[in-house]
Amino acid sequence: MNRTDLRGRVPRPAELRATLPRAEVNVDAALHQVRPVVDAVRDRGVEAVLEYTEKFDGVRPATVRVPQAELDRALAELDPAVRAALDEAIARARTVHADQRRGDVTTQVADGGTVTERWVPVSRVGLYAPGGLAVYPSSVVMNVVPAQAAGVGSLVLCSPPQAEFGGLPHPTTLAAAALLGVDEVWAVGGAQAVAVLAHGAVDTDGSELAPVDMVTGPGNVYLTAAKRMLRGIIGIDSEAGPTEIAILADETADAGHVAADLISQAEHDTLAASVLVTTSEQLADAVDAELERRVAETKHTERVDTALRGPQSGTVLVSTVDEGLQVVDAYAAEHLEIQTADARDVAARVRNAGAVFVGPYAPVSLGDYCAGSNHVLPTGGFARHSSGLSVQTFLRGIHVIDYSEAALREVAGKVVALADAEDLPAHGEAVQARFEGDAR
Ligand SMILES: NC(=O)c1ccc[n+]([C@@H]2O[C@H](COP(=O)([O-])OP(=O)(O)OC[C@H]3O[C@@H](n4cnc5c(N)ncnc54)[C@H](O)[C@@H]3O)[C@@H](O)[C@H]2O)c1
Ligand SMILES: N[C@H](CO)Cc1c[nH]c[nH+]1
Ligand SMILES: [Zn+2]
Repeated sequence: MNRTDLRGRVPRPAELRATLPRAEVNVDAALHQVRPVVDAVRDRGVEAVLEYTEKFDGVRPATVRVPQAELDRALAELDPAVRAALDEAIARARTVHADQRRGDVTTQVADGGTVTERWVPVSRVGLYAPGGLAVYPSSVVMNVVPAQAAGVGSLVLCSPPQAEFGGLPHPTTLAAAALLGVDEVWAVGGAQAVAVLAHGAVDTDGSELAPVDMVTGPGNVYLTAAKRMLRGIIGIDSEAGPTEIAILADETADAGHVAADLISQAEHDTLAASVLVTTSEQLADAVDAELERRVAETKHTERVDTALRGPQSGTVLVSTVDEGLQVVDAYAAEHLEIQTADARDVAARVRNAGAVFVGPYAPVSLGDYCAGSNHVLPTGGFARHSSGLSVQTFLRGIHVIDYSEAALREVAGKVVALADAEDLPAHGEAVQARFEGDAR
């Protein structure tokens, strides 16, 4: 991998961000490419969806909505070992996400005056499970579990149709939806999926594809561009693009484990990013040697090799673990592994990451499937300001203001003073109107 030596001269965060490896995921360029797709789906509905599906996915499904019989069939034919693994992943994710649900909070502000924050689920949500270079039944779990735990009443899952499965999404994706109790699945991917979720359409059999209020889920640059473009018509979660792993390691780390973990995420995409930040040049050399051997032996050698050689991947040498923390905080990785002595203490000091994996027995692959945590996480540095999917993503906090006459009277003068200070006197008059008979 490329090497950057920052030993003894770690620059300030803004400069550091420019120095670190990062993918050129050009969402702006993709915006131009997906605009005609989004506009055509808005104007011509399913006819346009199917045209673009044929163009990009090489297949034309009979209907966009997957028939219930296909969901039942996929579940009945699911390999028992995969079913057991999905059951475990679902159970652990449900346990973790159930604990995230917030209760309503009422605050007594004055005698007779309360403000309540009431948490209300989004009514109808579109969830996306990718299906281009790889298929992602695990992303079905990671989208559906928090949405259900939040109490979202109506869910639709979209995933690209696969030519080898006759225009249906991958059977394991369908089986995962069935296991989770999702019965509305649409065979559509990429920008056309986001567009039809946002605008709705009429399916080829005359049934309604009802629009949603929000779209969540990871995907490639076209999906991300469409989400960015349609934001406002729909709500979206944080951008979750090409996968990233950063590993902060010292001389105590095992080079074989570090290399295996870097490869595991490079396997997703040629644009995936694998970054090692280390205090040990010896470890960096050993990891490079391990990569050489392991990349040749892994199944997706070409994809992994391209990702690891890309400008978005590399090794950064630092003098101390503290400097390493500055580097990984500036980078704000989707996944950050801490493989140092005192890994727990170091992990507790991380400020910016989508998820932190502590010590030698918490590889990112565990979080991808079975830790119970969510794997739809912010990429591209979005972890500096955004979180991954959680129950909170699907809830809106509504403030409920309840004041008695006496409580309003007590604060009326303050409202009037602030309204006058902003030269918005009608605001003050709206309060005074309630007390017009009062002596001043
Ligand atoms: N951050 C996360 O939480 C997370 C989780 C899982 C996967 N991922 C990432 O999601 C991505 C999945 O990407 P993918 O491509 O495998 O699947 P995808 O489902 O996102 O994209 C496939 C779709 O892209 C569309 N498409 C393909 N070429 C196009 C073109 N030239 N113009 C317009 N649209 C086009 C097609 O319609 C197709 O249905 C990977 O980068 C992976 O790393 C991220
Ligand atoms: N690492 C991906 C992004 O967090 C999620 C995933 C799904 N399947 C395997 N990995
Ligand atoms: Zn992964």
